[in-house]
Amino acid sequence: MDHRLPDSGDALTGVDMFAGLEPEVRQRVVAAAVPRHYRKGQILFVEHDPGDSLIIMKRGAVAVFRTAPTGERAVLTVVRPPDVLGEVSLLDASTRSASAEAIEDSQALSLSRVAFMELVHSNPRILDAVMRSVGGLIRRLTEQNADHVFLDLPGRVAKTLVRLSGESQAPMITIELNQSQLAEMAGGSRQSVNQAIGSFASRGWLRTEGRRIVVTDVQALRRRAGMTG
Ligand SMILES: Nc1ncnc2c1ncn2[C@@H]1O[C@@H]2COP(=O)(O)O[C@H]2[C@H]1O
Repeated sequence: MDHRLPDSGDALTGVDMFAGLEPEVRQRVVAAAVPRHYRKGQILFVEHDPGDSLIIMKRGAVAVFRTAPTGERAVLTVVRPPDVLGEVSLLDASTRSASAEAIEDSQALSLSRVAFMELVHSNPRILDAVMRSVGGLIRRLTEQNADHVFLDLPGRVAKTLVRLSGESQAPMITIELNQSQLAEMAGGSRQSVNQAIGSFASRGWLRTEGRRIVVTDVQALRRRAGMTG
């Protein structure tokens, strides 16, 4: 049975890496890609698996994480549409640099390394976007390193919440993340992250609702994280 998506270039709408390509080329990408569905909690791949595909997010959310020998997890990022995942091992033809788990029911397109390389050779313009993507990743890593040196834990929790709030200007922003996941992202123990959340809640910057966090004053969180502009 053919599981390929019936639509054409539309499946790549908003995906920076394929923006600006001719419609026929976009159609070729979609035709070469295989749709994937991941249930919440499903592991897409683990660190050191062969890195044989680029995953283009269409719906849902995937957490990228590393696991310590003690079993402790550090969440490096949460990837949502229209972002892609898996570009690192695609570029260095090596193994996965981190593991990935669907944290919501998700849909994606999986493009094999072979198909991606063919595409790059016939459309070198894609390399512009690939370089932007890798540049963006290096920039985020630099920022994360600096945060671990310059920010205390409440500052990192505040910054993580600001980042997860995205560009939203809404007076209330709901983040579907429990406090353990937040601790894994901010790089702290669950207990100290809970304390930071409790202190932000007492100041009216957010409230918790079960497995959600509702941000009510993103500007205050920005200030606590030392973010300007
Ligand atoms: N520190 C990080 N921040 C954001 N994304 C990352 C980070 N490390 C790895 N990734 C992503 O997670 C993917 C894991 O598989 P790859 O190494 O193929 O490609 C990696 C990137 O897409």
